[in-house]
Amino acid sequence: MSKSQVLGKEQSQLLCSHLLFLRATGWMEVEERDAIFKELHFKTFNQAFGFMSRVALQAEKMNHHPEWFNVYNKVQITLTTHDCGGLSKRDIKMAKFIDKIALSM
Ligand SMILES: C[C@H](O)[C@H](O)[C@H]1CNC2=NC(N)=NC(=O)C2=N1
Repeated sequence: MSKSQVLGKEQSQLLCSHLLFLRATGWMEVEERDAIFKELHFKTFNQAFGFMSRVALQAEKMNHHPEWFNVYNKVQITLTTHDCGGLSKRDIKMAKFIDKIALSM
């Protein structure tokens, strides 16, 4: 790990409080990987794919892309930052965006 990737105390406390918040909304930390995961269920495939389309547009805007898997009305999402091999502010931002869109579907 390079020095620039080591978080200061304040930054890691901030990340920790975001993670606590996200855990309460159904995100979980992936074991043996710096990543977070959530499974979402929709009523129909149309809703699931509509949700994915909205997230995809935001992902392009942010240049930050989810790892995801869809079967019918189920979407499994893993967020991590490949460039730094760990979690970053972008993952937190994306997770919050995903929760907002899922609620609006
Ligand atoms: C070259 C390109 O900008 C990078 O590979 C971007 C694209 N999308 C990305 N998405 C995610 N999740 N992590 C990244 O580090 C990342 N990097």
